[in-house]
Amino acid sequence: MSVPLRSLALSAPRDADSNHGNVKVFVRVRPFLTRETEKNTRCLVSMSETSVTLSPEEKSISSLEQTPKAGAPSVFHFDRALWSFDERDGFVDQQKAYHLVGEEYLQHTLEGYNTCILAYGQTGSGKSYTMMGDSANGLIPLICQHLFRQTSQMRRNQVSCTVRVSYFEIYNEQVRDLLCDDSYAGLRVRESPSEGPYVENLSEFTVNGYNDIEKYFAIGNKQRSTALTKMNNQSSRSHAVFTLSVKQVKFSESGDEIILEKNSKLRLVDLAGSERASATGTSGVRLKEGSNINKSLSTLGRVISILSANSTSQKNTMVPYRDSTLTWILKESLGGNSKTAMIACIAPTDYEETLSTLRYADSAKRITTVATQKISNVHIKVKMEDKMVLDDKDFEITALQQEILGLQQVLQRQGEKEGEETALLGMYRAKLQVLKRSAEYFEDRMIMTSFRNEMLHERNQGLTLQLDGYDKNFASLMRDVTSVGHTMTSLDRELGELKVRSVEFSDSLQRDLAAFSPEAVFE
Ligand SMILES: Nc1ncnc2c1ncn2[C@@H]1O[C@H](COP(=O)(O)OP(=O)(O)OP(=O)(O)O)[C@@H](O)[C@H]1O
Repeated sequence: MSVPLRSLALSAPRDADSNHGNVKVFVRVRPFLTRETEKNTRCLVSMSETSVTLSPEEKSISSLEQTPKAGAPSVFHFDRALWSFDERDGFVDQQKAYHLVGEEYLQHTLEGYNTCILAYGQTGSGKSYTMMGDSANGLIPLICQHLFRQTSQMRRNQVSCTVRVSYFEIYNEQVRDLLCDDSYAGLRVRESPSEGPYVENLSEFTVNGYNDIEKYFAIGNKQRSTALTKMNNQSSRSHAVFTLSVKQVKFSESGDEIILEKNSKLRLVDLAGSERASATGTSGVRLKEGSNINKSLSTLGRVISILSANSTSQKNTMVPYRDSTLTWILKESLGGNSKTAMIACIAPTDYEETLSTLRYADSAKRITTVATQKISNVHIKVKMEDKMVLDDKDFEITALQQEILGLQQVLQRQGEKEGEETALLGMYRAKLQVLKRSAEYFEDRMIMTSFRNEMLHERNQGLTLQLDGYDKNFASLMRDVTSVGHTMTSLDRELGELKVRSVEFSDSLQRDLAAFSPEAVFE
């Protein structure tokens, strides 16, 4: 099922049909946790490559015995089942999970498609383990590592790749920026006609390698709202969305023209776990969190089932995306311009929860989306910018960033003081947007110019090396010529000596002949 990574040269868009596809659904079952082993529980799940079978717990069979199919296992079919319960044949470890799920979506992102992978499941079923992992081995870190391996290959094809990251959570229906120290509670969600819903004023940072990303993981994961519940020692109490925005720019051979631009986003979503208050042992603040989590997940469930019904029966029922912040933000990923995968995580026990997750996933697999690549053929002449201009821009960016920070603080204070938008606030917001766009523009220009300079520098180095090679060849040719000259001189010398020796020899021969027959000499 793994999809080999294809060449990274920017390719032409594929035909429209290949962009029309179903949400791919994967199901992963985790191993027993200590508390489950201690209880001597039985594994209720079995899997083949594409099917999942769930058998009822023995104690629940008697309560189900009234129905004809009571006690019968339920069988579901998905794009791929990921067996991580124990290490028997077909065991899916973190690397294999990346290989089976992450690789394909990274490839689509690099082709210019918006993509999304979301992990769904009851609390403690392995969503965070699948997405983040326990030591940089989850899908998110592995996708980022592979992305940077590929960007360095792209440079050889004259492609400059800029990667930006953002990380936010939806906690109690509010959006919080996980990468902003004083993230002002409750960022607004807005909708643009071309891009769909987006989070306003969300910070986004350019990253130049995996090390940079690790720093942002550390900041974001520390800020994420987690708490201890009975089911999971570190339960995620929010939905977390990590986004990689990838911009690829292809330069002409000479490096003085941009000929193609591709923009895409890869969204990686770790949903909060569905839960029952009694099972998780929650009360007070945790209970409120739990009910908000369940509310947004049930809206997600409704959205999924309506989308699924619309896709299968050509219906056009209105989809209640705006009923929760989560579904509004995921609007494009679920029903729009995106190639989307869902990983339904299940525990090997807990029949009711697992059955409900499998039904959810079963419904998701019928949803279709239409993804389009965002590629523009452009012909932009790039001006060589000298070092001084670059330094100036660097300075400008720092100044803009400081101004943005200052304005954000003013906005936060204003918001706290008045609680509603004033004319001044509106003006600041507009200015902030303009400044952010300018900062991004300058940053883009900086990256492209320095990429082009590097490209020219590398080419220059190549030519210098070639020239050095020619010089060395020439020197060795000259040495050869000199040595041939020496050989010729010595051959000449030998020839002279031979001539002298042959004259001497012929003289002595004449003399010998004369001694033997004097008449012959005088003839
Ligand atoms: N495939 C797996 N292999 C080994 N351990 C796993 C696996 N999946 C999950 N676990 C372990 O199970 C526990 C719960 O997993 P995790 O925290 O990922 O659940 P979750 O679904 O994110 O829960 P929540 O919704 O409460 O945040 C963790 O201790 C994790 O290490």
